[in-house]
Amino acid sequence: MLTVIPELLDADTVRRVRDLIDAAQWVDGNVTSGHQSALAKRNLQLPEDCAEAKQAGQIVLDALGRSPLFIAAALPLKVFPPLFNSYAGGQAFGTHVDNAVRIQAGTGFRVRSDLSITVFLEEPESYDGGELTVETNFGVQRVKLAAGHAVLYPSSSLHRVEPVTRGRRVASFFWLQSMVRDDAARQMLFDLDSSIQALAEELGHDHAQVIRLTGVYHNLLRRWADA
Ligand SMILES: O=C(O)CCC(=O)C(=O)O
Ligand SMILES: [Fe+2]
Repeated sequence: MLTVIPELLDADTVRRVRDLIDAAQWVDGNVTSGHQSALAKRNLQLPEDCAEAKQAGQIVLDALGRSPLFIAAALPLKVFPPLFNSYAGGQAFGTHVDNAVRIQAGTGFRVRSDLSITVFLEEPESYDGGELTVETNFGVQRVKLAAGHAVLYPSSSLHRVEPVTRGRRVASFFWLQSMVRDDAARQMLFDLDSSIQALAEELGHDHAQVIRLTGVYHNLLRRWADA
């Protein structure tokens, strides 16, 4: 299941992030790859410990924390500090699965990757290719979103970034450990939550059945969550 988070960053925030990262020193993207993905990956990234990446990453994290859609869909427990990548001149990232556990250099902070996130930081008209192609149970999905929009997808899925044949694709990408490890369970909670929100709008937040269903939501979360 893919979840699009429209306008995670507004235009001003995209500009602020781009001003920071465009001025930084980009390096070969294989610095963060596992062995298999290193063979498939041709791009540039900002080093994890680069000051501009940390500052821009904090802006992305702050936006995530303010997004009710992100919180409801991801049920985040631990988020790996956002990284930044860039593809141009035919660069691509071939089909791969993300490493199961990410360990932050220096701090040893560990995150099991349940969900992967891409935040698009360049307008889609300004480059050709660069679709994030994800193989899901419902077929292959190709994602290329407006600058500031984000997509969440299961880290367990095979995915790739198509070659960028014109212009430059810039994005933030990272992983998170969800309170609910199982994709299907997390999806059901998201569906239930979305329906409860809709019912609450229609019937009122204090309607007896809305209160009961909210209780069911929390009791399921209590059953399934690591916190
Ligand atoms: O740039 C992207 O959209 C995804 C990058 C990716 O798959 C990765 O770095 O593992
Ligand atoms: Fe990946």
